[in-house]
Parts: sequence; structure tokens; C-alpha cells
Amino acid sequence: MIKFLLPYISKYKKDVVWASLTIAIAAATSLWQPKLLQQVIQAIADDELSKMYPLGIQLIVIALIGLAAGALNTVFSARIAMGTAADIRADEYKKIQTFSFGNIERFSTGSLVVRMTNDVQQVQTIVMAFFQSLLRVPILFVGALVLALTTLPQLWWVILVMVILVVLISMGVFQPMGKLFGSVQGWIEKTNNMAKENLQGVRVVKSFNQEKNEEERFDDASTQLTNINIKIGYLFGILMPAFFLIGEIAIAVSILFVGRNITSDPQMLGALTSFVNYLLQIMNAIVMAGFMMTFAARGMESAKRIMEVMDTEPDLTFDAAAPSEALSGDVEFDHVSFAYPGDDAPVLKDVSFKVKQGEMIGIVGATGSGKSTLAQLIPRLYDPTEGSVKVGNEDLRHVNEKSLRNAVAFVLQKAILFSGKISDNLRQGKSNAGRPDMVRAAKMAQASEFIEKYDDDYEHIVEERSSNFSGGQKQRLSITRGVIGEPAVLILDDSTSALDARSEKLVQEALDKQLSDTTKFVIAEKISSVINADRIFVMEDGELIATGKHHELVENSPAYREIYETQKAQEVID
Ligand SMILES: Nc1ncnc2c1ncn2[C@@H]1O[C@H](COP(=O)(O)OP(=O)(O)OP(=O)(O)O)[C@@H](O)[C@H]1O
Repeated sequence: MIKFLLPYISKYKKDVVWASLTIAIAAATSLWQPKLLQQVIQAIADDELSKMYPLGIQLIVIALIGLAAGALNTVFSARIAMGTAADIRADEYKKIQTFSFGNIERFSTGSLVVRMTNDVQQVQTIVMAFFQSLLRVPILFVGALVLALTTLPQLWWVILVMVILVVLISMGVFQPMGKLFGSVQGWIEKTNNMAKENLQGVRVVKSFNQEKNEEERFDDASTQLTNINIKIGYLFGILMPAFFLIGEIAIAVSILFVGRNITSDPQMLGALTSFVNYLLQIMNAIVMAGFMMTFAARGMESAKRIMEVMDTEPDLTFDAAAPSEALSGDVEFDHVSFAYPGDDAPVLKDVSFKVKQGEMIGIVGATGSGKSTLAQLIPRLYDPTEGSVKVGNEDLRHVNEKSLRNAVAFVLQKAILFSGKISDNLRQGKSNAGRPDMVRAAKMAQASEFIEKYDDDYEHIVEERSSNFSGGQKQRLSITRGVIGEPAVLILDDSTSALDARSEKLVQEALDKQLSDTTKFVIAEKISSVINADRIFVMEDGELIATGKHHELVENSPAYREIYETQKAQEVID
């Protein structure tokens, strides 16, 4: 953890120096106070009231210096802790941006969110605690020990017994507490995921009347989290009274052994008072060290989880040396097989085809046959396990990332828009798009009619999770974003499913006419959506079992004929 944190903390060298200095001053003042108190008591005992004033003033000044040093230390520690946390969060976010789909799926989005928020918060807490107690613990411990021993050396054994007892109890309590803190993180992640899933799927929850079930599921996880926190509370509950008891017994024993000397030796009263003070400071230092270790255990767990993210190599990187170029719309799969990362079963098996620029390809097949998977390899969301994928006659492993992103637009069935304005979302497809580009693209996607009804048309707000648009509207906006950059290759993955038949036909006609040079892959459930395609690919269990025009396939491919006839019969029933 130290190796991980050091480069971050070393950015705040000046604050580290100031935090250390101020805490050393604060610790020194708390060691000085009992000595002054001893002198005050001595002055009272000696009836030397003239000494009282300067001593009283000294006490107040020391207390004020201690207070100011403590306050300043909090400021410097907070600057280090918050700065470090912000830098880690930014680096983690940057790292996650380099992740492939596979990387993100392996962590799960919920886990990545907790690792970027709650775990960073834990690290921030430990850094803060560290700088607030960094020098305080050793200075207090050694200082109070030496001062106690010089004040009443005959009571060395009281100190020894107390230190042994406090250390033993600390070890017994802080160790299980550290373990419990570790498991708290896992349960926070689980409850966060549950809350996220429930809120995102709130329509399903409500329409299937699942509120009660969801509540129970959440309650179970939340109860587990509560139970762990209660156990931590119990341990704290034992810890504090145990320490107080040890402290009180140590004080009582000290008084018992030297108290009777007070009448014969008046100096003994002041010495005893300051000894007792130092005893408490020694105990304080050990307890603080225990807390630090527990915090460190929790922070370590979080730092480990952050480091896992930072140490993950993106399993798909683009060739930085590849030159930027305008790729043509030719697409080729050469004996491509593919299994999802972490899965052995191939989802695509030895798929080969060549598509010429400007062709329109329909892709049909049963659900789970591998249509979307095939499409995802074209913008290189994954690399094939075997074989190669080429766009513009270039193997994607040797293509410049920007060139590929400019060449291939992918429109998903589940339209995802970002909060902001419609225009912001469209500019994701073409960064310098002006209003005429937007109007032209929206017309192609049959989106202009509804966008232009808004007073602020293309500047209309997209709310979080695009909740102010219907499913069909979202799909149209998503298609608009896909076509606005006039890509060399356009993939529509079931992305007209929420459009009525007439709108779907209009979109296809517009794409045919206005994007005639663009290669189009249209994945469709209904054959009627791709009946006019230049070629139709038929997928079955990850294999490309037939290709051809509609009438050819009806004649030559029994699998295609079966799908077609089933759908035709269904249409008659409908
Ligand atoms: N991210 C993933 N990780 C692991 N397996 C996956 C993943 N996505 C899909 N699969 C599996 O790959 C197979 C092919 O899925 P794919 O989504 O490509 O099929 P599809 O033909 O597009 O289906 P549909 O018509 O239902 O969209 C399925 O068996 C599916 O379970």
C-alpha cells in the first residue's frame, strides 16, 4: 500500500512537512502541560502565590499553541488526504476509460463504481488519520514514558503492567475488528449493486408488483451489513471501558503506593498528578496506534481493490504507431472464431465472408445464434480468438483507433443517450456537426418530426437516463447519432425494433439513398426488415450457415426458409 500511495502523497511534500511539524508541536505541548501543572501544585503546596500567575499564563499559552497546532495540522492533513484521493480517483477513472468491454464485464460496473468512490474514500480517511497521528503516537509514547519514569521512577512496574495489558487487549480486539472492516466493503458493494439494479429496473419492479420481494432482498443484505457494524460496535463497546478500567486501576495503584508519602513529602502531590497524566498519555498513544492499525487494515483492503483496477492491463489496445487513415467500407472476416473472455465455449465458429463497400447486409438467425457478437467484432469491441477481422482491407489489430471509430458507427438496440442536450449526443457521432448536419441526419432517422416540435429543437434537454423520451424516440436519436458522421460502415443491431413498420421502411429508404457508399449491416429479428438487402447472412449456433439474396435463400437454405415461413404464418395470424 505504501508503494502505491507514496507517489501520490509525495506530490504534497510541503503539506507533509507542515503536517508533521504541527503535530510534533501539538504532541510536545501535551507533554509539557502535566509538568507545568506539577509546578502549579507545587507552588500551591509551598504557598508561593507569586509563582502562580506566570505559571498560569504559561499553561494558557501552551494550551493555545497546542490548539492552534492541532487545528493547522487538520488543515494540512486534509489537503494531503483530499488531494491524494482526488488524484487517485482521476487516475482510476482514466484507467477505466482504457478498459475493453471484457475488462469492464469482469469487474462488473457496480464494483468499479464502489472502487472509484467508497474505496477511494477509505484511502482518504486513512491518509488523513495517518497525518493527524503520524508523529503524535511515537512522540507521546516515548515522551510520556521518559517523563513518567523521571517523575516517579519507583513506579516503573505500574507502567510496565499497564502497557502489557493495553497491548494485549488491543491485539485481541483490533485484529478481529480489522477483519470485520474488510468484509464491510464487500457488503457495501452488494447493497449498492442491489439498489442500483432496483432503481434502474423500477418499471419492471412496479409492473410485476415486486416491491415486497425487492424490499426483502435488500433487507437481507442490509441486515448483514448492519450485523457486521453491530459486531464492530460491540468490540468498541468492550474496548473503551476496558481501557478506562486499566487506567483507573493504574491510577489507584499509584496513589496507593506513593499517596501515603504526600504528608511527609509535599512535592509528591505534584509529581503524582503529573505521573498520572503521563500514564494516561501512554495509554492514549497505544490506543491510537491500535486505531491506526485498524484503519490501515480497512484502508489496505480498499487500496488493494483500487490497485487491482490500476494493475489491470486493458485486454485490447490499439496500435499507437498505426497511421491515421480513411478506411473504406470493405469488411472481411477470415476464419473468425470467438469466445467471450473467461468463457471457453465458442460463440462464433470459423466465420468467413467478404463484404464490398456500399453493400447492405441483413443478418438473421435464432436468438443467441451470435449475430450481435459478430457485429461487435467489426468496431473491435473484442478481438477474435482465432482468425482476423479487416475493415478497409486492414487487419483491425494494426489499425489506428481514431480511424476505426471514424469509419464504423454502431447503433445498439438499447439506445443509450447521455444527459445534456440532443445536440451534445449527436456530436458524439461527429464532433464538429453543425445544425444542417443534424437536420439531415435526423431526417434520415425519421427523428426530425419530433425533435423540431420542441421550441429549442436540437438544443432540447436529454434528462438523466433519457427518461424524457419514448423507446422509439430514443432509437431514432441513436440512429441519427450513428449516421451523422456518414461512416464507411454502419451497423444497426436490431435498432429499429421500436419503430413502426412504416417508419422502419422510411429509414431504410433514406439510408439506401443518402448513404449509398456506406456498408450497412442490419441485424433483424424479422426477415421483412432485411428482405431487400444485397445479401442476407443466416446465423445458427455461431456459424454462418448460408448467405445470399432473399429469393436465393428461400430456395436453397432450409433453415432460412423455416424462419421465413414461420414469420409469414405469424403475420397472417396477426
Ligand atoms: N458479454 C457476454 N459474455 C458472455 N457470453 C455472452 C455475452 N454476450 C453474449 N453472450 C453469449 O453469446 C451467445 C451469442 O449471443 P449474441 O448476443 O451474439 O446472440 P444474438 O444472435 O445477437 O441474439 P439476440 O437475437 O437474442 O440478440 C449467447 O449464447 C450469449 O449467451
